[in-house]
Amino acid sequence: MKIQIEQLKKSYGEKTAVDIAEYRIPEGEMLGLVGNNGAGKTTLFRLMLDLLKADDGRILIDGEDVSRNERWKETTGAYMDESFLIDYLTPDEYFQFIGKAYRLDKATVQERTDRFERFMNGEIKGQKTYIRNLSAGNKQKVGIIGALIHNPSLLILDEPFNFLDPTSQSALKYLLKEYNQTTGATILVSSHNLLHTVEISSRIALLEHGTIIRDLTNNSGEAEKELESYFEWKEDGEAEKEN
Ligand SMILES: Nc1ncnc2c1ncn2[C@@H]1O[C@H](COP(=O)(O)OP(=O)(O)OP(=O)(O)O)[C@@H](O)[C@H]1O
Repeated sequence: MKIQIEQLKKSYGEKTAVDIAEYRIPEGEMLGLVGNNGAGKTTLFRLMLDLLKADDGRILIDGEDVSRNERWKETTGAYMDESFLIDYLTPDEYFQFIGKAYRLDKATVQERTDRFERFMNGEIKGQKTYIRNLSAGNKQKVGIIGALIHNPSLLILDEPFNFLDPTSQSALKYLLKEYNQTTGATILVSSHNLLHTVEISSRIALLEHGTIIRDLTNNSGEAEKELESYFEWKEDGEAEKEN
């Protein structure tokens, strides 16, 4: 699905959180959204998902204003934070709950979640643990898998690498690249992890004070240098550790 941002503005009191005159994301793009704390990444995603009301302007998904119709919800998957989860369910119950919302039968949900076996590492499916008792990393995985159950053609993930161990971070990178390549889905990922962002994204948008100040093509890692200089990202990964 393609996304158009037009004259979008969102402030909290005097503080401008998002101010983007125009930005287009074509279908099939794998976009990494980077920026320092408070740059506006989460606010932008929340506006895209109609979780927040813009002060001005609009966001169109496949030509339709997200705040004015519901159609995009059928084909969009997202995981922002724990508020997307249902604490008193087990992961299997949660997956089935989401499956039902998209009219998928039990077997289909089983089959689709089986695809993520490596990512789940034997700690999620078939466990009788309630989501509230899972580790932060496993909660994150449940949310990401939940966002993918209905095979969305637009996937939005806020800081998906947070809380994940290095093996799971690698598994997630592989999973996202493969999903993008095999389905042609548009994927938007915000992250403080520049290494991962450079590795998976075909394009990287750099946000500062709510504005996209750089829009970088990154088909073969060419955005790395520019991001390095912006974040003073050191070759030995010093900046990486700070994040
Ligand atoms: N509910 C709120 N009330 C007041 N100010 C807010 C609120 N949510 C966000 N802000 C402000 O809006 C700006 C953008 O915040 P946002 O969370 O979108 O940034 P971010 O890039 O996601 O940051 P981080 O990398 O720290 O997650 C910040 O200055 C933040 O303090």
